[in-house]
Amino acid sequence: MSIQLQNIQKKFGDFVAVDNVNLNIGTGQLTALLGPSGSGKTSLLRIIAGLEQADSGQVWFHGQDISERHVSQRGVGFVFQHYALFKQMTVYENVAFGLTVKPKKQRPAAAEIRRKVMQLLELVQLDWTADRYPSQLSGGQRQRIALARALAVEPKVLLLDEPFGALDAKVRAELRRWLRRLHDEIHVTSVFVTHDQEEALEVADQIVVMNKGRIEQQGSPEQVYDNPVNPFVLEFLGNVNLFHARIRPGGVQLSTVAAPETQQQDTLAYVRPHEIEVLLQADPDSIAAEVDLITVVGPSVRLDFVAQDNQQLIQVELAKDNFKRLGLSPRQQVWLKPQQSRIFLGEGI
Ligand SMILES: Nc1ncnc2c1ncn2[C@@H]1O[C@H](COP(=O)(O)OP(=O)(O)OP(=O)(O)O)[C@@H](O)[C@H]1O
Repeated sequence: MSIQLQNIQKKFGDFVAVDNVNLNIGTGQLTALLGPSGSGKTSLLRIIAGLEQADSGQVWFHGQDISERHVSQRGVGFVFQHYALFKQMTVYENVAFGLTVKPKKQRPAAAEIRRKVMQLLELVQLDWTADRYPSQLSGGQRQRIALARALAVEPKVLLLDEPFGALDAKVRAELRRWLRRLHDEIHVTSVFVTHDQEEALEVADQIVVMNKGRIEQQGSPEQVYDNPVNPFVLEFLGNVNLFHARIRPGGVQLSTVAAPETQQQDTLAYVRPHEIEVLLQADPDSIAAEVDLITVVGPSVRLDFVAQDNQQLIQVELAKDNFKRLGLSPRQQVWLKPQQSRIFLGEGI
């Protein structure tokens, strides 16, 4: 089931929450709506679901305009951040719920319901919890059951709003990988809302970066990360250092201080922490800096440097091997050499 959004506009009072959004989501894709708080992700998801009505524009499912169709007629399944399971029902009963409340004519036979629920519980690897109550499960397990419950009615579209938002970092990371594997098995067209760029980069086939109700960029994780179309996308997808860049014949010279010449020659250059080489000796195009803080994060090392000329903070990320080879210690003098940078023309300073 593909999804097309055409010129979707949604206001709350005078506030424009979704601003003329056009979006195509291919059949079987796992799409992340990524953006800061208040950027309109949830509003857009709710419009796709039919929980919210757009002021103007259309929602198409597989070439059919379903804008006027009620949520119950759209064939969507939901998982929310706090999608409370029914406390008084067992896990089995929770997952079976959507099937047991179907009108008699459409309701599968009891044996078929049982087969299906157990199959779903196996899919989310929690078949052993069938007779438990939600209070006897961990938060991560509850979200997996919520997903099994959403899938039980065979939705054509699965919508997830920060499904792992309330869980701790480790469980979150596990569930992300698990969701990716699950999606590879069932291929249901899915849209999930997140403000966590790592989550979007790791899980999604397609990322839609939103800002102030608009789409800034849409593309594969590689496309949006490697070729951001503007500074907003670049900065939202991970840490970045800003330098003054002077474009001159044969290349770009980066510096922490503005060029003394005319303003037009100076522009901003963006460099990610892993794109900076640390040198122990001066080099013509390097920036003198001092080690300020060293933080070892598993296999990589995050370093804060302070530029010698204007005390600007520069963040660098090194593989641990490289860090050890350099033998860096606090207050040591080094030279930083950006290996690549991005310049968005018109971003003059
Ligand atoms: N029912 C409503 N009434 C008034 N304003 C609303 C309503 N729903 C959303 N908004 C406003 O619309 C904007 C977009 O909200 P939305 O929930 O879509 O953003 P979001 O990107 O999902 O944010 P978050 O990550 O914080 O959930 C926000 O400024 C919000 O305050």
